[in-house]
Amino acid sequence: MEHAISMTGVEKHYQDFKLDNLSFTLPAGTIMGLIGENGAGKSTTIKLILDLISRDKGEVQVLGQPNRALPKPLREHIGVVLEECTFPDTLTAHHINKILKNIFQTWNEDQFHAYIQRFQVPAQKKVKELSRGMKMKLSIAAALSHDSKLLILDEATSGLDPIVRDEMLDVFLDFMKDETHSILMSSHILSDLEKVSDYIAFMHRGKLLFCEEKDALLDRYGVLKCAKEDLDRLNPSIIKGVRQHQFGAEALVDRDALKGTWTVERATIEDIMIFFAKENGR
Ligand SMILES: Nc1ncnc2c1ncn2[C@@H]1O[C@H](COP(=O)(O)OP(=O)(O)OP(=O)(O)O)[C@@H](O)[C@H]1O
Repeated sequence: MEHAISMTGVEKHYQDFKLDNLSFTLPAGTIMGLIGENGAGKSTTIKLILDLISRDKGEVQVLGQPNRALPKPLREHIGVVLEECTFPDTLTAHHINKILKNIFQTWNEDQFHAYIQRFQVPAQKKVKELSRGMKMKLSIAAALSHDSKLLILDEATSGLDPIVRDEMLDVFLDFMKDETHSILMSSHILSDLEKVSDYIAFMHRGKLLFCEEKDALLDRYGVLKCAKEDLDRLNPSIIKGVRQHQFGAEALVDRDALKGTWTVERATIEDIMIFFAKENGR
């Protein structure tokens, strides 16, 4: 299996939103960070991949099979964590273990308990008695305990404090030591995605603006700080976005195409996202 996920020409229409001709692939063995502003279409994309909502057009393959016809054994290899904890309020981690043991052939009870302990989730407390972060950790523990080969995480770390988030990133990187494993994760915490992702897919107003290797993006783009009038001396085709302020301007530029002696600073994924969003009509 070459691709963990492949979307081709996918469309989804809501009354005032259109996910437009979405095509990308997540190569097996890699992590893709899905970024974009509120309402850009990230969760819609994830729901379409999981076939939780119907698409209007296009094809979706997951783990090498059409997503609508995934056999149950293959479904078991997909671990999902959505923004909201989906476990019923009255269950404890012990109950959840018993239930999931009957649902997943691949359920690994010892692994689940080990994660619960490692993540310090109180196993006797009911879901409704857990903090938001604890609920997320419970969901992540479950997603990692049924021999998942593909993890799909929608804002799964947003409720976690920086220390726990860092620990979770390590858990995800551990998961990736098996080179058949893959992760698609959406997050607004772009520094996290910058740390772990191999690819960045940027959605903007229902369109995919780019889906590229993270290192290539970081190599290609830089932030040029200059006077406003300096911008006129640059070839417009190398400027990917501009921010003007009281004392001058900042431009996201294509480093290789920039001629002359300009000082260009490293761009973060957050810089790249903000400049691209402004340029494409924020
Ligand atoms: N069931 C629905 N019915 C109508 N519109 C919907 C529905 N679900 C989502 N939308 C719309 O689709 C658009 C994209 O929403 P989506 O949840 O995919 O965005 P997102 O990128 O995940 O945003 P956020 O970062 O805020 O979570 C929004 O305009 C939203 O209002």
